[in-house]
Amino acid sequence: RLCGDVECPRSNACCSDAVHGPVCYFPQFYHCAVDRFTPYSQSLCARGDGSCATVCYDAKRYDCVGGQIKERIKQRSPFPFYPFKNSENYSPIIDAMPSMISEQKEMPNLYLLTCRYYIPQFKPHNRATDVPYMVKVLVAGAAGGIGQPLSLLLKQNLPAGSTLALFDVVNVIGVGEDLSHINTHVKLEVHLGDLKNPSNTTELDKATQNLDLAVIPAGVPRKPGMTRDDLFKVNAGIVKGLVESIAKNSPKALIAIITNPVNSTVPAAAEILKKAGVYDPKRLFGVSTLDIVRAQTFIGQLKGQNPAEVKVHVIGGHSPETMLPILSSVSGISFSEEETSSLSTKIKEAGTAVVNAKDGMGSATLSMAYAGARFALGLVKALNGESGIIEDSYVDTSSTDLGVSFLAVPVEFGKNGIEKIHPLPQMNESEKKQLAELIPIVQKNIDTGLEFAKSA
Ligand SMILES: NC(=O)C1=CN([C@@H]2O[C@H](COP(=O)(O)OP(=O)(O)OC[C@H]3O[C@@H](n4cnc5c(N)ncnc54)[C@H](O)[C@@H]3O)[C@@H](O)[C@H]2O)C=CC1
Ligand SMILES: O=C([O-])CC(=O)C(=O)O
Repeated sequence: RLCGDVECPRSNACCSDAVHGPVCYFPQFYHCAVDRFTPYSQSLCARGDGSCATVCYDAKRYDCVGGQIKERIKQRSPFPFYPFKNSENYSPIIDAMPSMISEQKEMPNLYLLTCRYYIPQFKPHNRATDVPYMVKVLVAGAAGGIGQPLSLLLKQNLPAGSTLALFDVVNVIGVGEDLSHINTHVKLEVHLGDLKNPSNTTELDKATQNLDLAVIPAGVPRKPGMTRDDLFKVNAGIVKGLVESIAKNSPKALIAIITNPVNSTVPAAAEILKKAGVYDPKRLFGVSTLDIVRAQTFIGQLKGQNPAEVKVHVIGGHSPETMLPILSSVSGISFSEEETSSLSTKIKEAGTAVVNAKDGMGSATLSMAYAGARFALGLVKALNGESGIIEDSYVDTSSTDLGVSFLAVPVEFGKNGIEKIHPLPQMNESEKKQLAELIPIVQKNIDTGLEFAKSA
């Protein structure tokens, strides 16, 4: 369809943006918001955001009042003319009579005149050929405890027109049939591998054709009493077969490895890609997002804050001995020594807590699927040109001066995978000491991965 003088791709819609003119956009991430202030005007905003005098704003936190974006008051109002409501999201602006609004304006501390400007960061995609709007994503291990809910989240949230390829060596046909009834515009490809004869890679090779991203949660999970390292022998072999096929059929694909022990499976995958002559350190990731998700949750619970808004880094590796939550630089929150110690332990041991609670029936699956989807969808957004997406991830750090070749560090995503490895967050003396102590342990885990891949 024509949008101004360009033709939008099939999966796009067209918005007559008041500032940029007609632009093709991606309905999965954006919407054409009717302006709250300027009649008949529209702005291309992130989904869920409103438009106020042509500026996009977070409609959950702000209101458009008289053409200005004003923070909504969440607490009970101290002013007698507002009827008290018990709802947390109660906004006096919504209920106030227009005549009251001018009175409110004169109370200087009542509203913070802040707003989020999407427009300066937003790059309008007004050429149909600019960006790969549709992607092909593989979930390898799609019938497993993580694979199933992860595939569900991707079926629900991938850009319209995308393809989700499911691969497993058991049960995947049923999982695919089930997911295929979900009414999203995401095509499914379902491939059942040959469990009895792993050297028969016919289905795997079909699954790994034309990939933009491969997410790998294939492999065995822990049982109580095991460490993640105990999984290496079995899981390294599984990762090897998958990565070899990806290297052969989609050498430019991004690869996100969930399979444990991440500290070793990722360096092993790097070596396998090197052997295949296609290794690009910018395209390989170990997924440690669950550590950040947990840190956000536990901090939010402790401090009575919305976990989704807690800004915290967890660097190092994905095991209790190598994981380092940086609690000294959580923005706007401080912790006592006792809180720091108990929170750090809780974050580091969270995986084991789930393993013990599941009592032999596996490890974290639902929270991992959530974290894996956040990570994968972040990469997909970056592939589609969105900037400023940063996650801590276990990646090749040999180009940095960290003195170790893999580490979980803050990584900014881009069109080619890693756009930039950011400097480590500010650390206090204790955290710096812990970092120095964990690096040799990570190095040992890396060596395990490299040795396996070299001799395999
Ligand atoms: N990075 C992280 O933060 C986390 C990592 N994990 C790890 O994720 C992995 C998967 O965990 P779950 O989903 O709970 O295990 P699961 O046993 O429920 O599922 C694993 C799936 O992998 C499949 N699989 C096995 N060999 C395969 C092959 N060659 N090709 C394709 N699929 C294959 C199995 O058939 C199964 O369906 C484990 O190694 C676990 O330790 C789990 C939680 C968090
Ligand atoms: O603990 C495990 O084995 C699974 C895992 O990595 C986690 O939940 O963080």
